Amino acid sequence: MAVYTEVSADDISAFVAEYGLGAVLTFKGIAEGVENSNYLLQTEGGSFILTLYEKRVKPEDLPYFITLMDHLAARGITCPRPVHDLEGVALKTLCDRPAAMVSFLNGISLKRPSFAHCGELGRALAELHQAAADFTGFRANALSLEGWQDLAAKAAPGADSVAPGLEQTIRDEIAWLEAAWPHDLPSGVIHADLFPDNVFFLGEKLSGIIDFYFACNDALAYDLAICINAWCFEPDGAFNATKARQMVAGYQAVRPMTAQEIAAFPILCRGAALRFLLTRLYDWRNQIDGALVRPHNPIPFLERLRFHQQSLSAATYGFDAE
Ligand SMILES: Nc1ncnc2c1ncn2[C@@H]1O[C@H](COP(=O)(O)OP(=O)(O)OP(=O)(O)O)[C@@H](O)[C@H]1O
Ligand SMILES: N[C@@H](CCO)C(=O)O
Repeated sequence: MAVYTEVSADDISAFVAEYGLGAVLTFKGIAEGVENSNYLLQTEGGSFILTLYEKRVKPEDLPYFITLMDHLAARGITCPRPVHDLEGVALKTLCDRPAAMVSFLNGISLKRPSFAHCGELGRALAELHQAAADFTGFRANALSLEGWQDLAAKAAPGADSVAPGLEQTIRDEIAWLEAAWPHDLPSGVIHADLFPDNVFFLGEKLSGIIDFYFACNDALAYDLAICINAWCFEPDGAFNATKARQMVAGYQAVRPMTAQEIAAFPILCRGAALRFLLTRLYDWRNQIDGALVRPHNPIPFLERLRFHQQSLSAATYGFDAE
């Protein structure tokens, strides 16, 4: 259960009073989530999520995340809308942690998204990219090529204990990506962690996108490559080409991609697979005794990487052949 900071009833009542939302009706910790402490809060003024930001989110990045959610919500994206207190402040402090309240979004996240959900996701991702086009904040992607080198230096030595040959695979892949990585693709704000657990649906309709705490500025097509990795492989590791085709079509119906983006797409998929392989490998090999949450298994992303290494054509992912 990921509630790292316990908040007392007195603390929460005093905190909520600063927003003028009436009395607190119910207040309970949310088990899901790894990074922060999250509470579901019902007040006379409505339902909200209260987040206390724990160690893995850098305080200096929080204004970027909060103002981005403000910006996107104002443009009709169904993301959490930060609640501002009576003095207009959204990023506050509670129990010595940075804290914010955001709107509660209805819907459920899916363990087994369908073709239709993948199409919806593609469309919503493109809408998010377009809605953020005039956002003026900037945050570099700490988990792009340079970050992977640093992470690999920490996570890869001895990684053969997780899978034979993994250390060499990582070293070779980074060398390959350094040579191949595209640097001049259309860029802007990307979500950068849009896995199924961060997306809510009501039936087939997408009702919410959450967890903007990896958002940053990078190539837009890279965000779609992350989603292909996160949504279009089945539990047995098989790539689902139909899901990818639907997602790509959904995306392109809103924001048609350039020829350069399409040509680079297989490389971006390799990079995205490596990114999650490395972060998962690091967490897997640095488990903390007594931690509340089990780290994700890195192996599925090694398998995805191997798949992408074999398929150097954009047609694999559902782009029409030139
Ligand atoms: N705005 C929201 N509306 C409804 N539920 C939410 C909202 N924000 C978060 N939740 C719920 O809280 C859970 C944890 O949220 P979130 O994924 O942001 O946590 P986290 O600690 O940042 O974890 P991680 O980054 O590992 O996913 C979600 O799975 C969801 O159930
Ligand atoms: N989505 C990430 C976890 C961090 O948000 C993963 O599946 O590895």
